[in-house]
Amino acid sequence: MLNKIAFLGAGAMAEAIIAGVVQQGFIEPDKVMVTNKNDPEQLAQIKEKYQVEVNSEVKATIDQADVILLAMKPNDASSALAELKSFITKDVLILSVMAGVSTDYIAEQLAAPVAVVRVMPNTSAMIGQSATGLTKGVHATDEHMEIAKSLFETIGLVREVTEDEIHVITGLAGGGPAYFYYVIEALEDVSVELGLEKSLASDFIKQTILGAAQMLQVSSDDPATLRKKITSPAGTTEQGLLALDDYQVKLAFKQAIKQATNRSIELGKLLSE
Ligand SMILES: NC(=O)C1=CN([C@@H]2O[C@H](COP(=O)(O)OP(=O)(O)OC[C@H]3O[C@@H](n4cnc5c(N)ncnc54)[C@H](O)[C@@H]3O)[C@@H](O)[C@H]2O)C=CC1
Ligand SMILES: O=C(O)[C@@H]1CCC=N1
Repeated sequence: MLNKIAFLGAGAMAEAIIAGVVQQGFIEPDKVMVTNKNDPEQLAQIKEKYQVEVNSEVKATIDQADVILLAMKPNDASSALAELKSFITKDVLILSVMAGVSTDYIAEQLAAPVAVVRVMPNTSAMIGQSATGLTKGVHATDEHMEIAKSLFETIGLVREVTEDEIHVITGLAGGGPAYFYYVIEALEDVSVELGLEKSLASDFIKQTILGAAQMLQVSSDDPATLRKKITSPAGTTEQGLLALDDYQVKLAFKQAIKQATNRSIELGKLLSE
């Protein structure tokens, strides 16, 4: 049982994890303490929404914590770790959700053989539906991994991956919800253009994507087979798919994931320079 989880960072990702772990009952809210950088209003909002503890000081935030979760942007990593270094006094498990930032970099900055598990969740953690990759740093034990797994399993699917693979997980799933939201924005726009009320269109789009996702979960058919079952020869879907092919949408999505993955690798390299 965890004594306390300290969140350094109170932005979108931290909030999604806090909401998930508190609402799913993984930990009592009074065992969660959150800090950020110079944003008392953000802390007050988090406290009001989830009844967690907040503090403006890193030292007080991590006091007695057995898990510290780093949820600042990668370009704040260096200064955040420099500050944290002076306050870590006992064995603690560091979880980092920072894109691109390696477990070795974190341990090096803390100048200690500290247990680090790199994590790549996504904002669907908010409703217990994240898809989270975990990578074990050199000083982390199997027990540390179990703690990390049990935390993130309460907010979705978890898989252990290598530090190379987590860059791809970052491109694919960390930012993944954004790609689906982007597609949905386009579907909403065109539905309105074609004469539907936005709320009607939105209901149909959400149910269609939910139904497709659930079909993928329960059906033994692969995505291509499921697609073919919808596509009648000389029918309507065929026309839609022809347009997607004309616009090279598959290629565009492949390129999107490649670029996002490469950016994760690049963010890590920038820190090591
Ligand atoms: N937003 C997303 O969907 C996902 C984000 N991530 C990762 O999560 C991290 C945070 O991303 P967001 O929540 O989107 O960013 P954000 O900008 O919403 O939040 C960043 C937070 O870090 C705080 N912060 C900055 N420096 C700090 C310091 N030295 N000590 C304590 N707190 C500090 C800020 O005050 C803010 O509360 C990033 O590293 C990102 O790569 C990972 C997966 C998904
Ligand atoms: O865009 C980003 O850099 C972060 C990491 C994955 C999702 N958001």
